[in-house]
Amino acid sequence: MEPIVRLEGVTVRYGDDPPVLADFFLDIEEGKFTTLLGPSGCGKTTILRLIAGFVRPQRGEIYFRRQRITDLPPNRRKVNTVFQDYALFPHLDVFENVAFGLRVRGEREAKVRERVLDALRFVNLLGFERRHVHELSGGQRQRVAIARAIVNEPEILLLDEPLSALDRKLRAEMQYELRNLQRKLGITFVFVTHDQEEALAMSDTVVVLNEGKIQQIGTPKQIYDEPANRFVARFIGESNLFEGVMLEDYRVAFQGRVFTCVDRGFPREAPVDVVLRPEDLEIVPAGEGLLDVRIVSELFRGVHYEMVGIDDLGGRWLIHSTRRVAEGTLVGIRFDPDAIHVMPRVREENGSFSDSAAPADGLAEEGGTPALAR
Ligand SMILES: Nc1ncnc2c1ncn2[C@@H]1O[C@H](COP(=O)(O)OP(=O)(O)OP(=O)(O)O)[C@@H](O)[C@H]1O
Repeated sequence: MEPIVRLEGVTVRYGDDPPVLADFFLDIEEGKFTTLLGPSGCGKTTILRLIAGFVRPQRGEIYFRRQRITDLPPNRRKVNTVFQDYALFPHLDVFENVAFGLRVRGEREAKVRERVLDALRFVNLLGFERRHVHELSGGQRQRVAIARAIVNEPEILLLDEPLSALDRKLRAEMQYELRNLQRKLGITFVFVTHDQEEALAMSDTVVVLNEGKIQQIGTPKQIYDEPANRFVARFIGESNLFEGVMLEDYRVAFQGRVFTCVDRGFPREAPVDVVLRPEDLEIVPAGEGLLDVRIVSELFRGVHYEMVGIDDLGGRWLIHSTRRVAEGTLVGIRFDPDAIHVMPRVREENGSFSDSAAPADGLAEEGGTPALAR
């Protein structure tokens, strides 16, 4: 399908710093909820600014439905942005905040009224027209900001961490509402977050970024189930990450054992990274699983117990189970071949198999034992 926006070979640098984006390509699909996900500073906001027209690339082109818009000023693009701090006008009431853009454009009063009320209906704020911004809750302000953006009928709505100021419960509610709103409106949303759960919950497509480079593009399920590399595996959800060797098709060695997997097509003896999700590990009596671990910690998480087991080589295994196992117990672990996800290990330019692409909050490897991403 034809993308609504295309960034083609774009380079952006601020001042004399190294480029934030270098020869960067990205297509945004029309009518979809696309999320840019990555750690702080990876360039997410810069991509939004490029689409909105607040930043001009030093090289490369931007297209809107095949039309070149690289030099088009922001007010001539069919794009609106909802900012993190909402940027509402404190001295105006809800109605006037939403009406602002229409008034600037000199729309007739009757039309302003109709469009504002439509937008407020969309975000469930009818009846709040005369409230002032300081009389609203965080979630209501958020909705005003969205109403103000959609009242201009943009073809693309850009949302820069719009939920980050909300508490956990409200945030979850707004995630649900935003998702529904996008479906109702059918316009293209480009959403920025560094919260992986949020990205997985809301998006049609997730673009995982690190240091200005796309690590993976896919549906939330693809990103979660089949991370393209170590960075994505660590950044998305909790996982067990081991270094291994692909012996031959369907046979991978890690933690001193050989396991049957469903992966093939790797060169013989290829160094790989292996991911196992904690919820795919089943606890069985010691000696009856694929390997034994000793449970060293357990934490009740509401729906499951989160336990850490240590294997005979010192490898740490994060396990989610509805069954509680006391600390100190030796248990077996079992998992299906398709729970093993094998990824090629990427060789860094300096020749080492580096871990530098790990997110800032990833755990460091401890004394050569396999890393445990949390
Ligand atoms: N106006 C600017 N002047 C100089 N450097 C900038 C400017 N805007 C962004 N940067 C730098 O560019 C890099 C990418 O910033 P950007 O805001 O795109 O990242 P981000 O992924 O959105 O991060 P965050 O999640 O922290 O907002 C950062 O190193 C940032 O410090």
